[in-house]
Amino acid sequence: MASALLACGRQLSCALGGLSLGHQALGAIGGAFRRHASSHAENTNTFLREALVKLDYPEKLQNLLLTPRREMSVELVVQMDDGQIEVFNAYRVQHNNARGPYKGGLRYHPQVDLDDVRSLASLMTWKTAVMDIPYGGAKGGVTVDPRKLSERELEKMTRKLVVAIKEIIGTYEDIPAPDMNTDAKVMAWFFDEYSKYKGFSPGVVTGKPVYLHGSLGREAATGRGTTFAIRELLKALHMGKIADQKYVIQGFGNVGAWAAQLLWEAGGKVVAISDVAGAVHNEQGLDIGALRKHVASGKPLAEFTGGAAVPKQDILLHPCDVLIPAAIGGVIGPEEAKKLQCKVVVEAANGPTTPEGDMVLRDRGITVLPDIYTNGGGVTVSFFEWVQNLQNFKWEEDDVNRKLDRKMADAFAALWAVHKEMNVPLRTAAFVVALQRVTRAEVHRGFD
Ligand SMILES: NC(=O)C1=CN([C@@H]2O[C@H](COP(=O)(O)OP(=O)(O)OC[C@H]3O[C@@H](n4cnc5c(N)ncnc54)[C@H](O)[C@@H]3O)[C@@H](O)[C@H]2O)C=CC1
Ligand SMILES: O=C(O)CCC(=O)C(=O)O
Repeated sequence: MASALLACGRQLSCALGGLSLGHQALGAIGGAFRRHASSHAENTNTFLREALVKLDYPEKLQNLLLTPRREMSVELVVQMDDGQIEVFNAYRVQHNNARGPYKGGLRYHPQVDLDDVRSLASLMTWKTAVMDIPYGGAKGGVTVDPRKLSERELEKMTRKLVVAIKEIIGTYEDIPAPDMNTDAKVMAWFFDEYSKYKGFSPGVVTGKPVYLHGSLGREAATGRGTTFAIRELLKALHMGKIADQKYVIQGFGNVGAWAAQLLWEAGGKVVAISDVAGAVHNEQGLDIGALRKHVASGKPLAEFTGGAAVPKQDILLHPCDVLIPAAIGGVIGPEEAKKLQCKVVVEAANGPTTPEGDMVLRDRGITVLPDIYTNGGGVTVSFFEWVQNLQNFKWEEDDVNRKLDRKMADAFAALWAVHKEMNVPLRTAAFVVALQRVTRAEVHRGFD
């Protein structure tokens, strides 16, 4: 395995011999964990560099894989319901398309900036490669707090975004999807607006409503994939079954709520959950069905009577077997990592652990199942949706879920094999698997 990777790297080294990429050298590779990681993009690259070092890739190749192919920043000018004009900053970063069209979600969040989107776009390249689906990686975002916009304002802003980026996306070019604070409704507006300019194009975006060319199973896919991932990890670590564990989940949106539901249905005990506003705890296990109904009725999560309200900032530190960050990035730094009371961290969110936090978890022997595998179920069912759009045919939900299960199991087997063979953490193993696949595609496509 390692020699095949090295040969691939050498071949690319020759191919890159006469190529001037024009990038700055990105710093001493060996000191990946000694430098202070100051940004989301830098955090992702710190993890990536560790795998690049293991593979001994030449510097030009490293630079090519570390930097995005294209970045677009636009301003969206929107007239609000009260007549005022607001300007929102928006981004689409296309990281790598060696393995197929760029692919990745759209995030609406006040903390979105170019650095954040760069990091998320890079994660998508490695995620689609780990899941072995024929895509590259991209991400988009708008710096906005969608809770402060009316539905009409949100729709206008989304349509402006489509107009702004329509020339760099497309069914075979770059395919957006939901991420934080975007859902099937936003994807429907997106599909509609794009189709006005380019003709009927359901395959330009995934995560659409099921009645509008969406796939059965996409809404639950990331949480379902996370549950399959946990099952595989528990098996590999000889920790027993899903039903034998206590879970704590940060985030009760699409990913957190579906993961909670499916773990609970499988007999798992979810003892604490938080969202942006609060947290709730019940050591006997929360009734997730009732909690979902409570939240769906518009009541605050922390007011759920089936548990007690607890401070949301302590959620990650609550004792459990499996800790599932399923909200924002960068929440497990070194200080949190020192205090976690779990056996494994399962990264359903993108980028929840900083490199410094990761080092502390390694030292403490806490296993981390990395984001680029754990939450890969979402983009995998997005791929299934896209295939159905191209086929103009709808698959049954059981079929979607069965295929997702197979993909999650196969991807786990690949990263577990590298973890064992190279004696590296699961995160590094996942990057190694992904780098191998992306690099092979780069080499075989050539550079002319
Ligand atoms: N939706 C999808 O298919 C995929 C999502 N992800 C990742 O999963 C994570 C969650 O995404 P979604 O569930 O889609 O978003 P969402 O918008 O549906 O839900 C986000 C949840 O996180 C909570 N939250 C936000 N800030 C928080 C904070 N500071 N502390 C605690 N909770 C907080 C929100 O209240 C909400 O419950 C993100 O990192 C996203 O990138 C990854 C792969 C696919
Ligand atoms: O479904 C997709 O295409 C991408 C979802 C996403 O943004 C992610 O996996 O982080």
